[in-house]
Amino acid sequence: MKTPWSDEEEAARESLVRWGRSLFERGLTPGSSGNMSVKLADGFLVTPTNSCLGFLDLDRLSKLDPAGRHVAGDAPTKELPLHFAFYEARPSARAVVHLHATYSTALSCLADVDPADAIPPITPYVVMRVGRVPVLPYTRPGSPDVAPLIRAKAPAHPAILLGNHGPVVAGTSLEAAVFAMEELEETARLTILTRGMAVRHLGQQEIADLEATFQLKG
Ligand SMILES: O=C(CO)COP(=O)(O)O
Ligand SMILES: [Zn+2]
Repeated sequence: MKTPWSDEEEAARESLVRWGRSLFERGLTPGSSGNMSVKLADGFLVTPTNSCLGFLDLDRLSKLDPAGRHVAGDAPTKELPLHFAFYEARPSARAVVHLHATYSTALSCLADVDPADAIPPITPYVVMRVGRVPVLPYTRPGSPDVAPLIRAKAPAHPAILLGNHGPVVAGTSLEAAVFAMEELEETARLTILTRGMAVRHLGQQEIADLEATFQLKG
């Protein structure tokens, strides 16, 4: 039977439900925390506010027009300013994912983390998928005050930590954003596990070689 949506929208709805369940079931964002969005040819699909990412209903996802006005489905996430700031700053972005993943959120709360570079280059994949990750000053969840902070950092950084809150990542597809988010969380976990140990970081030469071989796309 024909759905009321374009093929693109149908695929994006299925993808949001599938990735939401996967992220929730792996404990990457608890309760009703986190939100995701996908940019379509005729607007945006976003997760409804207060929804659990593990139990998204394909028919009830929030649909917004290209100007960000709510046109169908349940009321959208309160983090629209966060998502739209990423889309404005990164024209290549087709998806934005925000989670309360434990280890990256832990890093976002540490007073002695470098706000320009929270994730040390300890493995090649973090360099390839997320690059340097800045930490923003704390803003209230849902506050529009986050937008200028994101717009300032997002052109050069597809992954950002919201201070005392959690990670947000943009990608050229929902899958790419999720993969980058998973790499960020894994590396945050390794960073915290190895805190206080004598860790060998990748050197400038090794990082330059990765950057030259694998273009960071966002
Ligand atoms: O993580 C969240 C806020 O930062 C969840 O908010 P929403 O339920 O409105 O998406
Ligand atoms: Zn949040």
